[in-house]
Amino acid sequence: MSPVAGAKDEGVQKSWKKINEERKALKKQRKQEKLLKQLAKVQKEEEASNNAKHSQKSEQNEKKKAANPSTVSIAVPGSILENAQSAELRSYVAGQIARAACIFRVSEVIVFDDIGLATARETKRNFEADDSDDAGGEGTSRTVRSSCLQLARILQYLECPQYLRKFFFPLHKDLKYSGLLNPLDAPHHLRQQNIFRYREGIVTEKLAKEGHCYVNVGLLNDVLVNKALTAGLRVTVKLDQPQENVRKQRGTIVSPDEPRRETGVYWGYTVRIAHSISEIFTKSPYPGGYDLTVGTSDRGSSIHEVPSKFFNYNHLLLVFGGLQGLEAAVANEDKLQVDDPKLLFDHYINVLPKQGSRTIRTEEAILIAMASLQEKFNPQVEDIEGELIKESLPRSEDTGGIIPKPSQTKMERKRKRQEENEKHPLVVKDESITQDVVLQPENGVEMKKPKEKKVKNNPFSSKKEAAVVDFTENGVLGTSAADDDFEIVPVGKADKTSTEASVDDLSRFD
Ligand SMILES: C[S@@+](CC[C@H](N)C(=O)[O-])C[C@H]1O[C@@H](n2cnc3c(N)ncnc32)[C@H](O)[C@@H]1O
Repeated sequence: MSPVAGAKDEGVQKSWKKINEERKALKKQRKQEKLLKQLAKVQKEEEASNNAKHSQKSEQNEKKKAANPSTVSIAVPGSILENAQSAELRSYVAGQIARAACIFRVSEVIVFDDIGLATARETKRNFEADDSDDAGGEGTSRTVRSSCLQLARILQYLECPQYLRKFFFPLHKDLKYSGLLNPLDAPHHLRQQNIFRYREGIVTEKLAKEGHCYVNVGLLNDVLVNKALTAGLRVTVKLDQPQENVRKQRGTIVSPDEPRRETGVYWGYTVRIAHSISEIFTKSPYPGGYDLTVGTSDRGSSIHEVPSKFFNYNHLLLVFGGLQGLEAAVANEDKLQVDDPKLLFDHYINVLPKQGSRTIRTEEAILIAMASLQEKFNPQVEDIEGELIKESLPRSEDTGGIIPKPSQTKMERKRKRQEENEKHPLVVKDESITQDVVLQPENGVEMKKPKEKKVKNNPFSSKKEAAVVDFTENGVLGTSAADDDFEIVPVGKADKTSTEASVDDLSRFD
């Protein structure tokens, strides 16, 4: 039937041309639909492969995150304390080692005996009973050098957050001056008002529901954690709600490695004692031991010959010697077959080839070595960069005097000051005021004694010079009257004028 005839039948006339056009349009539409379908398929496939790549990447990231960052250990002989002139200086040297370890994010400090039992007997040096579990070993009959023990003890004391010290460090003669030492100001030494998701704590004796215990993490309230642990244990806790000052805080016990691994924040060092130089290597806490060892000496090869990023490591060990250097430590160790320390280490380095002093002390060498070796280090697993952490963790408040808490208002600060003055009224010497100013509150208002007409001293006049305690005599620095400007004395001494005090009473310079 012709289209014309068909059209006639239906009463509608359709030309072949029209029919062809319609067919073409239909074909085009189908083609377009097909293309759209194909496009959608390709897009879907691309999306799927992107997703797969993304999840692979995040899996890799997870894996990367899961690996602990590479570690640096330093070994220091305890005998360096024996060369200090007084008990205070002994403590100070130990404090310097602790600060160096903290500044350079050291993971482990090994205190080793570089003199040895035999040599010590000859020289009648001090040994003490070692209470640690892994103490002793063959032939050492559970004794440890007292200087090693003291160094280790002070290192541990300074590493421990302040709020936990009273639990872990009972009064001990070794720690007599440790309260005076410069604090480490380490990130894990958190104050009560600091907000951070990890905290160090001690398991308390407080009764908790089954399978749980309470941990004191230095907050107002103890934290309920998911494990029943023995009271007195030091633990690392991850808080469920670190942002809030919650009364019923909950948390999870985690590995002490986790805070650093997950946030990149330095979380302190561990301390162990090695009874000899060989125990530094044989008693490593890392399963495969140290994979890179570096000895330090002025007899070593120059650090300048070491290319940057040359030291590839996962667990790096840096060993420092005592007064006689590492040669003496090796000579004092019977178990070693070698007598040249160079042969003990992968590298033997002189960290300051053009030293000005004949000797660099061990505590100085640690700082020099750690600073100059930084650019030579190439850790296999770097610490992650925690941008936000910088904001959430406190900056130093231990140095540079008293910083008012941000939460304290001006009025609160004033009230606190008044309370302090009530307790300890102070006399502030002021050169410009002839009479002492007594800061004592009266009806809640700070009162000043009426000033007498001030007689301003001419700083260049000969009268003033009389008050100067010979400034340069014998080339030794004395003290000038100018020092009095900063003097704060108890009120009992207020009857003395500043000039009298500086001339007659030199006791305050003791
Ligand atoms: C008083 S020094 C020992 C004496 C000796 N001159 C020496 O370096 O072997 C104490 C320690 O400081 C470190 N030390 C001193 N000077 C150093 C230097 N120039 N390079 C690397 N380490 C040094 C070494 O670990 C050394 O054992």
